Formats: sequence, C-alpha cells, structure tokens
Amino acid sequence: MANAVIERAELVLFPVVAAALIDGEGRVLVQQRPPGKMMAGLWEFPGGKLEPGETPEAALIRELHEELGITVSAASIVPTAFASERLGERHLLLLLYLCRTWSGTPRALDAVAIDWVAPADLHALAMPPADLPLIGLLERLI
Ligand SMILES: Nc1nc2c([nH]c(=O)n2[C@@H]2O[C@H](COP(=O)(O)OP(=O)(O)OP(=O)(O)O)[C@@H](O)[C@H]2O)c(=O)[nH]1
Repeated sequence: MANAVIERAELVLFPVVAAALIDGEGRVLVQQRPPGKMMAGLWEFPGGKLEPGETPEAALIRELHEELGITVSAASIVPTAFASERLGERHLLLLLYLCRTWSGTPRALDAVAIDWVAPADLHALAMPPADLPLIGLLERLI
C-alpha cells in the first residue's frame, strides 16, 4: 500500500499532441522516427511535446510546421481521440487530432521518411504501443 502511494506521487503525466492528417483518398500520414531517438524506426503520427505555456492546439500547429513544413489553422484540427500508456518513468497521454486541410506539401523535415497509408494498413506498421488502440478507431472514422 505504501509503495502504491509513493508510485502515485511520483507519476508524471506526459502530454503529447499528434495529428492524423487525412488526404483526399482517405489515407493517413505517418512518419518514421529517426535513429538515436527513443523508439527509433517506429512509425508514428506527426506531433510532439508541449512547450511551457503552450496550448495543445498551438503545440500541434507548431509541430506540424516544424516536422512537415505545412501550415494548419486552428479550425482544421479536430480533437478526436486519446491514448494512455506508461512510457518509462512517465505516463503518456497522447492527444490525437484529425486534420483534413492544410497548406503546403508535407515533407520529412524531422523524420527519416513519411508515407500515406490506408487506415487498415496501419496494422502492418511497427508503431509505438500507445498508437495501437487508435488504429481501429481511425478505420471506423475515416
Ligand atoms: N509524435 C508522436 N509521438 C508519439 C506517438 N506515439 C508515441 O508513443 N509517441 C511518443 O511521444 C513522445 C513524443 O515526444 P517528441 O516526439 O516531442 O520527442 P522526441 O522523443 O522525438 O524527442 P525530442 O525531444 O528530440 O523531440 C515520444 O516519446 C514518442 O515516442 C505518436 O504517434 N506521435
């Protein structure tokens, strides 16, 4: 019991925002994490951590610009789902937004590669554990 109390006190929530960008053919953009990073080589949705004082939406718009070179408006990102997963010493809360419109052409500015994948084909990709429950949801939503 004492251990459980200590663990609760030390657990830090780690919010991360990510986007499922959807193209005109109903495919989703995924990007591959670079070598040297945690979970290198896995495919994930573009996004990342919040900076101090940043709203989730501002963080997502910034990350999409930094990682893909695209411009997204606040009206184009729709809060859709979340995942909750232990990640090392922290507990990841992955907030997933859907986005169907943006300006610019996505480029892999941070990732090793990007790809457009039909939701049903996401099952065949190596993705972080937190993302796995989101795949079935995207299959139904898109
Ligand atoms: N962007 C993104 N991150 C994810 C997903 N799934 C998932 O578990 N994560 C985790 O959420 C965290 C996102 O942090 P990040 O992308 O800003 O940071 P990073 O590890 O790339 O390192 P950095 O500090 O060098 O940017 C990573 O630990 C990443 O593994 C996902 O679908 N998209």
